[in-house]
Amino acid sequence: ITRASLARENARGHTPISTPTKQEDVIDVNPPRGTRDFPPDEMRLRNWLFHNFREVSRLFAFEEIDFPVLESEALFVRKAGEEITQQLYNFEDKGGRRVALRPELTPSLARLVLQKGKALSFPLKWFTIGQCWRYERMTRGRRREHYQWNMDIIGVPGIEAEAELLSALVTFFKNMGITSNDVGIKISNRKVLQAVLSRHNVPDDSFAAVCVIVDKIEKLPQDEIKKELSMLGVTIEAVNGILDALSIRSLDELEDLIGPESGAVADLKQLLNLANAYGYDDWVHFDASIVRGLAYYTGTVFEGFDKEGRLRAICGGGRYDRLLATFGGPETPACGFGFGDAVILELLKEKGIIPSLRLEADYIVIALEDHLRQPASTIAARLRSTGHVVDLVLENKRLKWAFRQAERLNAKRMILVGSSEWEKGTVRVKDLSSGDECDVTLDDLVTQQNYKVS
Ligand SMILES: CC(=O)Nc1cnc2ccccc2c1
Repeated sequence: ITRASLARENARGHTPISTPTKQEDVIDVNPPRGTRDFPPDEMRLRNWLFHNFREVSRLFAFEEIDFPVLESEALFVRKAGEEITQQLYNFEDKGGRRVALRPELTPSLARLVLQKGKALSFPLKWFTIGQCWRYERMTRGRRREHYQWNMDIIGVPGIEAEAELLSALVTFFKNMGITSNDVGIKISNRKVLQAVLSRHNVPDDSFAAVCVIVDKIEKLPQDEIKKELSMLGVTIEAVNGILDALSIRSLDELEDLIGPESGAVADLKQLLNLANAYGYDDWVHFDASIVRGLAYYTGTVFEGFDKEGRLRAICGGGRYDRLLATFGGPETPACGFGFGDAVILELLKEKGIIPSLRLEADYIVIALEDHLRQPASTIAARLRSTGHVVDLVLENKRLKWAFRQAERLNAKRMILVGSSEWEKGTVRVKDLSSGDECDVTLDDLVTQQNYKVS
């Protein structure tokens, strides 16, 4: 690098600034209400989170699947009064079809299982990460979309499936640096509620709707709950029976209440034994108040929560043995969970365990003169072909700009292509942490041999 070339570089000055055009009306640059953009910093965080979701799914030998965000509306039409179906982001398309942006992933998974039918070898262990949508009045200012990680096991009737899914959840939390002091997983079984309702002669076909209401028990005042339940024909005795059942504290107490017929107590005991065998028993607890709000759960239900009690549920899931049958398929045992992208990030931020995700570049390559642009491109291509991350400066930039760019990219080295060096077949390599530099031939540079820049 000669003083002259540096002077020429400085003389080059800034890149030409285009004269401002007549300002058209600028479009609204914000995304639609309730939705998010993911500029680079947010996208790095999202990719880090999804990478961790994927890593656990891979560790458990689950296969990734995907399906359209747009589905037939019919997939989500349910009469149980769930918020998720009452806020369906649905519309009629130009072909007159009733369609919806999916509010959840499980119905699509069920549809795919039925579509593939006999061609599948059960049990299936499938996972997906997908964006889900809801349309609610913006008065509540809540988001209208979020991403959900789902893992599902289709075709295993035994509680071993639930134990495996809970192990995946705990593995994820541990990989994040979350401990069983931070997060717990409450487990119950909807057969508790079913037993109480049948004892009080509540008709079976209001079971799902009752579950949806009871799931709101900690969010709504009790008289509101009682009102909604009585509208379903649930007598006040039944309501009191439900409240008693939800406050049961132990499996033995549960056995006294509902007896062994339903198998719920045996399943929960077996689940806790398996939890112990997997080594995550300190993460899971029986909690009869857990119902979950989805209509199609029939048996085990579970929910991950933060022990400081400040956040909404982190994740949740359960057994849905009837869902495929309601879509016209064969009775197919199934269970799975959903894990949203919002609460977990709030928890990680609260715990201060969000990693600093940096841009990482190995090299920044800059041609110091216009006629050296081609060699600079050759150098970048050669380095990239050996897997190095290279930021090639594409315009006439001053060195000062290049050093700042190198900092932004956390580049390890800068390659300056100058005419005097290039005439000798070399380029200048500068180590950006030590400042040391040396001239290297292109071949040595690419093979990283025969030279050492600190
Ligand atoms: C905290 C958050 O964003 N929740 C959220 C956001 N969007 C959704 C969209 C569909 C279903 C559930 C949703 C839940």
